[in-house]
Amino acid sequence: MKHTINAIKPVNKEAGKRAQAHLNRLTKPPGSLGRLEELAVKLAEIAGNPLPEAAPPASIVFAADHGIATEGVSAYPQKVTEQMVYNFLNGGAAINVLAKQAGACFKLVDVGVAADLEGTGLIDKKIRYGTGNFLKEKAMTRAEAEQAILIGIEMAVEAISQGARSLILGEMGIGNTTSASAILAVLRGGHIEHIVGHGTGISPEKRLLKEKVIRQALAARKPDCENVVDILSAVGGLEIAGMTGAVLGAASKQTPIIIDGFICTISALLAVKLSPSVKDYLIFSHLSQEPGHKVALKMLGEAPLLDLNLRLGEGTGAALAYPLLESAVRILKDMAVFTDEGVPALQNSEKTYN
Ligand SMILES: Cc1cc2ncn([C@H]3O[C@H](COP(=O)(O)O)[C@@H](O)[C@H]3O)c2cc1C
Ligand SMILES: O=C(O)c1cccnc1
Repeated sequence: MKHTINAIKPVNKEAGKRAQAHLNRLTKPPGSLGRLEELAVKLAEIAGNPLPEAAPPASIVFAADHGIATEGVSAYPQKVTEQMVYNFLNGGAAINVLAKQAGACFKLVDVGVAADLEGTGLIDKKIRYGTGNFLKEKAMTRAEAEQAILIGIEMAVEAISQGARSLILGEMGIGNTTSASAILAVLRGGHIEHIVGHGTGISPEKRLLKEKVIRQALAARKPDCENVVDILSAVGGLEIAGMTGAVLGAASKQTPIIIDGFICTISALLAVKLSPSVKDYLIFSHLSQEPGHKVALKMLGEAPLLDLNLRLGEGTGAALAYPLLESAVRILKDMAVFTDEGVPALQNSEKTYN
């Protein structure tokens, strides 16, 4: 992990400036493509190249179970994680549809599902059969948390070595909004009322129970808010740690990482805590309906690209935002430029300008 963190460099601001200068010469009023231009500059900074690439993307879903689910904090039973894994492997989940549309290769990594799984395409990296119920015991050992981070690094680096130029990150794990909310509560401190949401669609009464469970668990576990591995081992999730690792791995390879909703943003927050330079490699795709997401994004000082009232996870919001990265790249590469005389000229001699 230390080796990967040491390999994360600040992004290349000079390449971003060159991309911005190019954008200003394109046949449009400067700045008129708004956030798409910001995205183009960001991708140039990440790649260290004013003409960056975003294609092809890889979609990686980390799956794991949560002992805390037995406290009745989700609208669904733990078994659904396993059922969804088979759905992912069969190509029937929302992320399969959206990743396919984005032209992404899809990877499903079992870091801790509480069942023996088998199937074509399954990447078996199981560390344990779900976390411990963190109301009663630590979710996992520190060694297990570190191992999950290392697996995440390995998965991201492998996808990039196989040709991925951007990552679409996602997760599956019944109960993981409780774990993510607990992590956020530790990192942020203060009251937790505004960060605990309805997850898969629990009732107002269950949401109050979820809040109570988190409050009691934090009082019992007392994680060190400055220590990422300590937080993960106290109240974390194996898939949350896996995504933290994937963020670190991609940043170490100067590759943009598209962050999904609430859970994924919490993994990103942990990665930024481990290495602040990571933040400039992250692209926040959408605003989740989970209330903690707004809070986490504010802590990072980030505004997501889309707001579609999603509350699913799996990387669906990230896959939906991916085409914007490709648009930003194509604007940089394919638009015509004004000449010194102000007349549109051909940027590429094979093209005609109409
Ligand atoms: C069928 C189904 C598919 C999902 N895909 C993602 N999630 C999402 O919901 C879960 C988190 O919500 P909670 O903390 O309330 O359990 C995670 O698995 C997350 O990925 C799903 C949930 C369900 C039920
Ligand atoms: O935004 C998310 O990541 C999310 C929200 C609800 C349920 N699962 C995931």
